[in-house]
Amino acid sequence: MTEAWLDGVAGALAEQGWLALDACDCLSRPLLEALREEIRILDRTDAMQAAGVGRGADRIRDRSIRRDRISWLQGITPPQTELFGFLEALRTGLNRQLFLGLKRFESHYATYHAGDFYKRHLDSFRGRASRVVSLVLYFNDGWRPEDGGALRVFSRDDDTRVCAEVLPEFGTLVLFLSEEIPHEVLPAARTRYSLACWFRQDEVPLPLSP
Ligand SMILES: O=C(O)CCC(=O)C(=O)O
Ligand SMILES: [Fe+2]
Repeated sequence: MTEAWLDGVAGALAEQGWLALDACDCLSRPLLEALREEIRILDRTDAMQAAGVGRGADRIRDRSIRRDRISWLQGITPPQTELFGFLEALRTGLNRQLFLGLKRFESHYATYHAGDFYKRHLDSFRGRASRVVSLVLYFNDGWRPEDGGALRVFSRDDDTRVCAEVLPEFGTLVLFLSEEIPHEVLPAARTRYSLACWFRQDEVPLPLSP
């Protein structure tokens, strides 16, 4: 990860609150392929659990809001160790560039099967200083617009204005400010694999709900 690359990422986050980029600029293709292999294997086992909505005791599995299945990364397997090295460098780099005081990160794989979606939401409530920067990485070859499942990004100033629809194509990486950018996952028409990560300002034990 070069300082010039970090500069670009930090600049876009500060100016527009989000950006999409090619992960091959910062992660190797063999690493991306190894992570994809992990999620494919997890998806064939009971490891992927229905995701919840809300925090703590209010947490519920509301299938009208989100339908994906998730599995938290522990950072222990070789590909996860390498990925965590990158995420840690990104955490300290963003702190250097933007003075965000990010203390740690949490990360999970997510699978959306055909028909699954995640309605418009923020990843963190403003002022909670929990999740500050969100990252999503996609693992799907040959994704076409008619496959659905795009990440719809809304304006930070007007949550009815759509800024972009990002296709979850293999190697696409999205970063955005968790407290500011509303977003949703449109219904997928085929299996959609991704990895999400949140950089947090608090130091409570992880993984946690938002
Ligand atoms: O997979 C995506 O594109 C975004 C997922 C998301 O918004 C979330 O897990 O909070
Ligand atoms: Fe989200």
